[in-house]
Order: sequence, then structure tokens, then C-alpha cells
Amino acid sequence: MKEFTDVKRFQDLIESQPDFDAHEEVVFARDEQTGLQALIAVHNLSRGPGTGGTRLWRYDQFENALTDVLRLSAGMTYKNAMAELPFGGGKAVILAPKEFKSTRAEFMQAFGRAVESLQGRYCTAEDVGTNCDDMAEIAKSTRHIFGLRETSGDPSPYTARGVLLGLQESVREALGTDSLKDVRVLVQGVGHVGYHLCRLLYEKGANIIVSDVNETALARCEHEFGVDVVAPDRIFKTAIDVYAPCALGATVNERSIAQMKCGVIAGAANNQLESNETAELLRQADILYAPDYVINAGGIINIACEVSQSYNAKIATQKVDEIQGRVREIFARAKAENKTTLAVAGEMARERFQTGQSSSFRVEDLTRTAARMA
Ligand SMILES: NC(=O)c1ccc[n+]([C@@H]2O[C@H](COP(=O)([O-])OP(=O)(O)OC[C@H]3O[C@@H](n4cnc5c(N)ncnc54)[C@H](O)[C@@H]3O)[C@@H](O)[C@H]2O)c1
Repeated sequence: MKEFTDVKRFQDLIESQPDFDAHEEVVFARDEQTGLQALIAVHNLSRGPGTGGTRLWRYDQFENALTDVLRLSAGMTYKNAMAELPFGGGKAVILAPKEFKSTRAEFMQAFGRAVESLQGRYCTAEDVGTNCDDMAEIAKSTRHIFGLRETSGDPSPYTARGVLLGLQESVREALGTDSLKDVRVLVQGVGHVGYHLCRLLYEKGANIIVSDVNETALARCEHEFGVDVVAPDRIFKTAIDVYAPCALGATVNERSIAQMKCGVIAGAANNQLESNETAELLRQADILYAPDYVINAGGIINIACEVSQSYNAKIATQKVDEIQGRVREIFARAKAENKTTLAVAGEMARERFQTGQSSSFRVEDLTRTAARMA
């Protein structure tokens, strides 16, 4: 671990961030040889190791990466607790270099050493910008990793399944129909999750509109599902029933809500709302919001099934399907208590991680995984 003897804790800088939320640990990892610069944040460990994916992204400023990792890791605490997983909240961001100083494989192995230096307090997996090949390289230097090809694999299809269930439940609640046939859904971002969501919506007969900055991704969806395409700056000017953000965060804000012509927001992107206050603006605009971390938990639920002795895709699918009941409960409580769906989801998640409410996975399973990995 020589490369990481210079791992530093920037206590003052970190604690002065508006998004600092009593995080347990924030680490800046740097490796001269490969040029790696990464931040790992562990938000809360009350339910288990801080678990969440690794994002590889080009940040204009270091502070933006810090904001991202703090928000995303806290979001993982809520997501993992809501899904009743034996995980706390954690996340990593790698500051993408203009060009790699080493091979991408060596770069990822260096990141794996950074993960290993946290001795299991943080467990990683795939996220935006990283893929199964990267995970295989990271796994050469750390045992604290999920979602390898030979275990649960790409989480995206499971994430998309959970999003579809949340979207269906939202359509039922807001539009009063059980069917997605001809319902106009705009999917923003047709990458890993967005593509699979389009496939599921296509099977349900939805009227799909997509938007992306990547022409190849768009062409694939046009070819396979006959979708319509809108330019990114036309998204909120388009009349739709459902807006499904599957690209970046913070697309739902005062400015976009003022233009929105939809009744439902249900998508995969993390941190869709610019701030918690945005949820109240949505309620006033009569737009039903399916909280992102509730409906996009399918991928991490699938990953958590590795904790059992042997991964079983059928069991993983059943656990992902439990998302539907949670969404239904949130909508019912929000209506009965006259609260936003986000406020209710937050209360439910906090009940689960502040009281250490028992997980639907058994602690012995976790111990067994640790033993197997050792
Ligand atoms: N992969 C998962 O299982 C998973 C799980 C939970 C949450 N999420 C979240 O879902 C979102 C998508 O994840 P992913 O794995 O599909 O990522 P991805 O990188 O594979 O796909 C993102 C897509 O969004 C597009 N995009 C970027 N900027 C855009 C813009 N301004 N307008 C339209 N499209 C744009 C990209 O070109 C890309 O095709 C992310 O916010 C991620 O954090 C993913």
C-alpha cells in the first residue's frame, strides 16, 4: 500500500461543505504513477459497510467532485436502508484525467488499492463511467467489490426493472391507469439503465421519446424500439406523461418545473432534485415524484444478493420487485399525511438506518461472505 501512504483527510475543507452530513470518513487517494485522483466517502455505517458504486467523471473543479461524492454517499445510506440491505452508505468518484498516464487497467488497479486501504469500510461496484472490465481490474487489488462478471454482473438491467415498477406505480397513482400502453414517456439518457428501461417500456407498449448527447446510443434505441428523439434543450418543452431522468442529477429544479408538461417524474438518475425544497414545488405543480433512491435501488439490491452464499438471479429479481410495494406505501403515506413523497421516503429510510431496523438479509450471510473473500 506504499502508494497510498499520502492519503489525507481534508477535515476543514470537507466539514465546511454544505453537503457534509456528519460523514464517517472522506478520503482523497492519489497515485503518482498512474495519475489516479479519487475521493471515497463513507457516510454511515450503521447497517453495514458503506457500499456504493465508483463514478469516473471529468470535474471542472475539485470542489465539484467533493460535492458529488458527499451527496452520492449520503444518498446511498438512504437507498440501502430503504431497500433493507445490510449496507451503509458510501460512494467513490474518480477525477477523470484528460488522458491516462498508464493503461486504464493499471489506473483501475491503483484505485483498487485505495479501496483496499479502507479495510472494508467501503465496498465498491459499477457506476457512471465505469464498467465490468474496470471492476475486474479493481478486483485485482481489493476484495471489497461487488458486481463482478462472475458474480452478479452488470446491475443496470435490475436497476431498470425497479425503475419500471416505480414508474408503473406512479402512472397508476397519478393517471389512474394500470397500463403503460400509449403512455408518453421521455427517457433522458439512454446509457446502461436508460437503454434497458426503453426495452421494458417498449414491451409494455409505451410511447417512448428519448434524448441523449450520444448519437450511437440514440441510434441503437431508434433502431431497436422505434423511439422518437428530442434534442436535450427540447426535453421540458415536450408534452409527455412521464419524465424519466436516466442521465445526470439536479435536472429537476425551479426553472425546469416551470416548463414541465408531465404528470409524473420517475427515473434512474441519482439526486434528480436540485434540493429537498424542490419536492414541494413539484407537489404544488401537481407532478408526482417517485423518489429516485427508492426506485433506482434495483442494481444495489441485485449486488446485495451476492452476500448470500451463492448468487441467484431469480431471488435477486424477487427482491427487486419489492420496490413496488415500497413506492405504493410512500404514495399512500404522502397522501394521508399531506407530505411530499420525498419527505415520506426520508422518514422511512431514517427509521431504518437510525434505529438499525433489521435487514431482510442475515448478518451471518455477510460474515460468510467476508470469510469466503479472505
Ligand atoms: N447503472 C446502474 O445500475 C445505476 C443504478 C442506480 C442509479 N444509476 C444512475 O442512473 C443514471 C444513469 O446511469 P447509467 O449507468 O445508465 O449511466 P451511463 O453513463 O451508462 O448513461 C448515461 C447516459 O446519459 C447520457 N447523457 C449525459 N448527459 C446528457 C444530457 N445532458 N442529456 C441527455 N443525455 C445525457 C450519456 O450520453 C449516456 O448515454 C446515473 O445518474 C446513475 O448514477 C445507475
